[in-house]
Amino acid sequence: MSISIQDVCFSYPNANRATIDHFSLTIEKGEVISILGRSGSGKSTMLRLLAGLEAPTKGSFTIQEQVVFDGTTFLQPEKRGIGMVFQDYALFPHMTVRENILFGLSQLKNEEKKKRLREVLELVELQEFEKRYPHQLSGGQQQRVAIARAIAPNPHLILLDEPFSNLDAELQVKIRKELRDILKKAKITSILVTHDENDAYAIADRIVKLKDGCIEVVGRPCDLLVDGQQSMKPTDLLQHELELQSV
Ligand SMILES: Nc1ncnc2c1ncn2[C@@H]1O[C@H](COP(=O)(O)OP(=O)(O)OP(=O)(O)O)[C@@H](O)[C@H]1O
Repeated sequence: MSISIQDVCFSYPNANRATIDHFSLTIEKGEVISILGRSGSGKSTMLRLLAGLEAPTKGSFTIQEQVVFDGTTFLQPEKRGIGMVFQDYALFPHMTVRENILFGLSQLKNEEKKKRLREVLELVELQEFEKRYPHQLSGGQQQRVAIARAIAPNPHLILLDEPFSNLDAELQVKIRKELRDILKKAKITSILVTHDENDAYAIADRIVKLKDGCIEVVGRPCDLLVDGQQSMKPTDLLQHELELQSV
């Protein structure tokens, strides 16, 4: 087991009910999890708790046996080995693609930095674009830079907050598959939050449905579909199943 989140609870000050209510989940190494829920269900709050931007009122979180938080420990965000991809990608506008990716690699020696830069640029297929600035890239390319930057330091986990919200509908469909391919090729454990069922079903190995801060159901896309809870086209599902089998 790679990641264990146990019985996490959290309330914002002045909230009249728990924002996150007894959230428990174990995640295998390399698994892609999608937290799916309506606006206000607590998705971003859960990511903030995992990233260390909020402190839980209860519960524990361990990554490969290392305690990230529990009743006595609270690791600071920069010590957690967690990468983040934000809704707006948060690229540094005055830095090129190359500089954006190198930003998180300051601990490495120069030769290692260059090697890792080449690897992640190849992974996201942006080798030709390393000298461009973010404003010279399409939305989808910017998203791939944000992913490359998050993956470059080899984090234990990456968190993606509504990574498609800035893309138009056509691009969104194309990028869903690309993103899944990138995450699977990098063998990186990922949690992606979204309010869009199609995103969740197309990308995730397992979906966690969140409602009012509580987990409603957890399951593989194919199992949840058997319950008739989603409207994905059978062709999409077949494609997804084939991809799952090939990794
Ligand atoms: N800083 C805050 N202080 C108080 N309440 C907050 C704060 N941030 C969020 N909330 C409340 O916590 C609940 C969960 O919010 P959260 O942003 O986690 O939901 P979400 O599922 O990510 O929503 P969305 O999809 O709209 O981003 C909501 O009721 C929200 O109003």
